[in-house]
Amino acid sequence: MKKIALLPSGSVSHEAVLYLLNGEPAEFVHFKLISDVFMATVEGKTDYSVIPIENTIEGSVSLHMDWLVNEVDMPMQVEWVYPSIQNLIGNASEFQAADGSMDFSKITKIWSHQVATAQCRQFLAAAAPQAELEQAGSTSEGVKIVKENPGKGWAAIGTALGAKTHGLDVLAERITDHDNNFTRFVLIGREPIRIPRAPEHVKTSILVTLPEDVPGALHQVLSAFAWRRLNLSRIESRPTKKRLGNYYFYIDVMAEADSVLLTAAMGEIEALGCLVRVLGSYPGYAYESK
Ligand SMILES: O=C(O)C(=O)C[C@]1(C(=O)O)C=C[C@@H](O)C=C1
Repeated sequence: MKKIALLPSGSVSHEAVLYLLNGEPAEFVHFKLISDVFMATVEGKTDYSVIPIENTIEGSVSLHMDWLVNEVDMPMQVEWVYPSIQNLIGNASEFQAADGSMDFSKITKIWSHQVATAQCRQFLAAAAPQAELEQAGSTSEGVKIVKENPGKGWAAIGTALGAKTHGLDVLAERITDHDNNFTRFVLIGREPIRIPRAPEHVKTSILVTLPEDVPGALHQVLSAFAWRRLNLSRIESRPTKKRLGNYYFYIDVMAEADSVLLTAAMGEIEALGCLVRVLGSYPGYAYESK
């Protein structure tokens, strides 16, 4: 059975990978920190790691992208999109008003992952402006902290699965400010993984580092894709972390890496003096609500 490393039980990553596998058996190995999730597969303890890389509200999860690029050399094997449905979680008896309704003015602290907190800003400002916001390594870690500290007026933002896992109550459901709040996840690993449904698309992620002081270099790179009518779904610059002002471009191309057109485009870009690194060529799955 495939072993899959991911954030703690009840995290959005956990809900998301259960959705992707759709009943296919797998052994989950949970870690508190995303760096340990990455390293488990790099060190061969697991076959795949679940990495959230992009969110509708927060954009790129830069820390995770940087790990993919700088710290590990492990191909992306599949990407999929999953809605981040966040809830306010706690011990209902701590926040009950005399008439039985929920009194959120009693909340002193709210724990969560910073990306999840950012998705619920308007709700938090309206419902519990007095609450201090505390950062946890994942949404489920926030829920666990609340469970372990009863009677302090603490609450967490997390998934329904997280509330169930830690035996807490959902105080308010679906508190994200925008309904179209999705997160893009990837599985990194040495081998392709079989998913029991047809993919929506195939994508290749590449990193391009431009030669220094060559006028129009980015334009030339983009032309190599444009005249071949290769569709780019994302382009983003990130610092190389080697020298101030040095950036690489992270580019997603809607084609297979070994297709004639993309192979030729990458060859042309290299001939221009750029460095090209393929991070993965993989199937992608859209979210279909059941
Ligand atoms: O904390 C979790 O539950 C995670 O799975 C992590 C993560 C992220 O890092 O982006 C994933 C999706 C959510 O929208 C918020 C947090």
